Amino acid sequence: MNQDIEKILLSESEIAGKIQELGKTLAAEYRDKNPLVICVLKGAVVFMADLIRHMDIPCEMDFMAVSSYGSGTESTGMVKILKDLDSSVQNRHVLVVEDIMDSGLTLSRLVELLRHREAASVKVVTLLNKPERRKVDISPDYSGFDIPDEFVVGFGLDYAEHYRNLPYIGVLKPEVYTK
Ligand SMILES: O=P(O)(O)OC[C@H]1O[C@H](OP(=O)(O)OP(=O)(O)O)[C@H](O)[C@@H]1O
Ligand code: HPA
Ligand SMILES: [Mg+2]
Repeated sequence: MNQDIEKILLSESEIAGKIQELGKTLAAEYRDKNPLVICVLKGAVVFMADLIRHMDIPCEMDFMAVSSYGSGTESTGMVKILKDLDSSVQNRHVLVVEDIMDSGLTLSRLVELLRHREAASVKVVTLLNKPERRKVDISPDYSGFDIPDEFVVGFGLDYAEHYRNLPYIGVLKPEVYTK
């Protein structure tokens, strides 16, 4: 285990099992809808790559980069679009793929934007959900795991851009971000 990790919250195999389940559910929901599956960079890239391989239906992918955490562990509250979509969402069924819903600020801004752009439908799938930290009234349409109020890394999630490549979800030792 990485020396900066206090404990493993979700193992590689627990995550894999859940993603397989979510993929099946989503394939059933979006069959014949040719959804536009949007990966919210960077954190969701690992989850997205696994999820779409369990969605056995025609679909398209696009990417958007937004950032609200900078290099800290608290949302700045400002959601910056660093890279916009290549495709139009107008009249498309859109599935937004996220690694985590925490304060909810990122996803509430994104969903609002996609609705404003006249998507036919907008739904959110998140691997992790931290309901205790919510600052806005939003909940995911599909979620892998509810987790406690701890700062987690791995499987795409970072602290100051590190740890995204860990194959599990772990809790960072507090001394790593307080030193
Ligand atoms: O619910 P919220 O409090 O808004 O937090 C969730 C968002 O924060 C993280 O992104 P971040 O801004 O760190 O960018 P990253 O994906 O590039 O790490 C995460 O990937 C979500 O997009
Ligand atoms: O717990 C977290 N870890 C990493 N990135 C995050 N962005 C929101 N919450 C988190
Ligand atoms: Mg981040």
